[in-house]
Amino acid sequence: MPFKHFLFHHIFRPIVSQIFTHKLKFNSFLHPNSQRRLLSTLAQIQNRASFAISNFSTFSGQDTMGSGSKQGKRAGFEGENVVNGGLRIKGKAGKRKRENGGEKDSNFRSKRRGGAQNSSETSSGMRKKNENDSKGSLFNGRGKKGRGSSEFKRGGKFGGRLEEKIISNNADMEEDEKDKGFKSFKDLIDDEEADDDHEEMEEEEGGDGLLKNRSVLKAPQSSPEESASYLSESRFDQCSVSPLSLKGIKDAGYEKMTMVQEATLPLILKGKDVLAKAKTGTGKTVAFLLPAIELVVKSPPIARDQKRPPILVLVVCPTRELASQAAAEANKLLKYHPSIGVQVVIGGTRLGLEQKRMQTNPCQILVATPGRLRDHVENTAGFATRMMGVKVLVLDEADHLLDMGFRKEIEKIIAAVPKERQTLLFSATVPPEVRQICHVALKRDHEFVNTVEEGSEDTHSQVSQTHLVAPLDKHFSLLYTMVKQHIADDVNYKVIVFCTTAMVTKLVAELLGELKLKVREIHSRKPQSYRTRISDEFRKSKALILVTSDVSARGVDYPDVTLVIQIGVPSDKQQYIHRLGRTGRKGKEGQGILMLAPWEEYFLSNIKDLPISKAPEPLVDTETRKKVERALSNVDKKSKESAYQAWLGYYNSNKKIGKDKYKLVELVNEFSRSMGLDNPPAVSKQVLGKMGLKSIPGLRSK
Ligand SMILES: Nc1ncnc2c1ncn2[C@@H]1O[C@H](COP(=O)(O)OP(=O)(O)OP(=O)(O)O)[C@@H](O)[C@H]1O
Repeated sequence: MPFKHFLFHHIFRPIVSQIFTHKLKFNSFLHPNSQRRLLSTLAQIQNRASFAISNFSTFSGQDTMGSGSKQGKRAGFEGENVVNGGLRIKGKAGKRKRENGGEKDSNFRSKRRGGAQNSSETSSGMRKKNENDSKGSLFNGRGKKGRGSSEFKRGGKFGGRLEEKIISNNADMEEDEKDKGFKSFKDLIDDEEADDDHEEMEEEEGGDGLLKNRSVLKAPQSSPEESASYLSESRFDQCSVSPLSLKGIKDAGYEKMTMVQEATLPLILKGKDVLAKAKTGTGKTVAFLLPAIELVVKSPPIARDQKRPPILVLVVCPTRELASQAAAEANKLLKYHPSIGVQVVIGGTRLGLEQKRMQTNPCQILVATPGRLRDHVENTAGFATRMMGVKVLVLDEADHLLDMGFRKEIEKIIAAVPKERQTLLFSATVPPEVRQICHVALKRDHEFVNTVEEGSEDTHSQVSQTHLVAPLDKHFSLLYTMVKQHIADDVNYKVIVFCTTAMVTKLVAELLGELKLKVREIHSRKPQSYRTRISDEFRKSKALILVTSDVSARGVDYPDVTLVIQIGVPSDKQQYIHRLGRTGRKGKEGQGILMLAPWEEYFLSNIKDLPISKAPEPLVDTETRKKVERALSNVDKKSKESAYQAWLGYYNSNKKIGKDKYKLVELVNEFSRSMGLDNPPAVSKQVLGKMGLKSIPGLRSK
């Protein structure tokens, strides 16, 4: 083995991977900015290390780089195609300093544009023109040369397509799937402790190779007056989709494509790998399902005597609700394709039942949550063989699936499907650290489609966002007052209240129930059958409140939600955006309120680029306060004890709040008093030990 191979395999790579794996431990000594820089640098080093290694033919492990990995010199991003609503640049993109979502992108753009087209007026004018051009070229093959910087290529299956060189425009999740290895401990405290607040990383100026030499494609854009609309002007029947799929689409009530569907469909039909970012509730599910179905339509039918028919399309979703929903959407589109089957495999149901179902009813499309999928790969006879037939792999909520929580599962899944496949990554949020590791799943020449318009935030402008900072002991009565006020204002109210953990969710639901509000709860401690039932009920209902943990944060499509309240600090900015995205779907209006305690106020700086303003504190009269106190006294003591422990676990794992354990204990005891408990509940020694809180005064152990 040449010396440089030895150096990479046995010295450099193990060291980097060890550092990366244990980053959280030594990170805690550093200032947050340094932490971010360190993580970013490590990610870059690791990308380079693995890429450099993959360039050597001796690397035979999990080469997830795809077929192009041997050609490039940098990790995964050179030559990436970006589709979005920006302006063009040729050559190297060079340096940028990451601050946050939209801000940094516009900074970056104006830097690179060199003043040629800096004003938003210019860009919207440009967008309007491009919209017309793109429509022509996309569907009629009438692409024109754009003004100044636009550069169009024509051709492609889809009747000619606009291509433009432009600049990038650039949980507590369902823990029943996440971190399986830590399940036993997590069970002790709460299934849904968010283990990380994934803070935004900062991209260092230059050197990362991320933004250099991008070939960038222009997405069709809406005109300014249309910008609030999620729909494009293009109809499904204008594109090369099979007549039977079109019938299904029509029956589902879809006529025009949404912006993200219009932008991604031609690329996916052409066989490109795509990373797509589009705001919440704008039809991403159909955007990946429809072309995936078309691929199945074009594949040879399953022979009746085929023992292990291949799975052709694999969709991976982070939560059970989302997987079930995606499968339901697939079934709608498959209405006139009786020979194409879709099945869903999710945690919380009996593995044996799923195995049987798959045997008797083999499907070409499988929708799964990561943990259960791995179970099948490892324990279901013939399943691994079937996975080797996968032609399209979809990672829905890709940023979350690729972050540290699910990363291992996803790597295993990727290793179980063929390297020669098409991969699609969709999400409403694509933070830079996730883009840095996209090469884990995508080919190097993938297209980045960004339908979030230049200068616009990742949230919807038609959703009003406010924050309220108030002492913990006021939170319950404030929540009640706000909800009551909202109900009085809107008879068709549909409210979602997000809480930090499953057990806090349970407590809040019980409290609102005691206060005679119409309330339902969903969290990971509820059986799956219950979760499905409540989810279906809430989808169809009006005049109902859903109190939930982050199992409902991403992707779940409840129509007409009028208000989203988030109590307590969300695990990160992305989670805030996804939770808020349960309202304002399909261009509708909505309202979001984030309620924090004073010591959680720091989080507002993470979302400072979003249009969130300070809410006036609602007046809580004495009668209301007393009513809430009485209701609290009726809430089961056990629920309070569980909420106390879960709350402690959640904030203990928060990098900022959990750093000072003495302060943390003061805060959890404040929470205890806010629930009306005279004495803080005792927590088992084992749990306290695992949380590293054994000797902290103020905690009672049992
Ligand atoms: N072309 C279309 N026309 C009208 N409605 C559509 C169209 N495509 C999808 N929808 C509907 O839009 C709603 C939102 O779609 P979907 O849940 O896929 O959004 P999303 O972008 O994935 O949201 P999230 O980011 O929250 O996951 C769904 O009710 C879906 O049925």
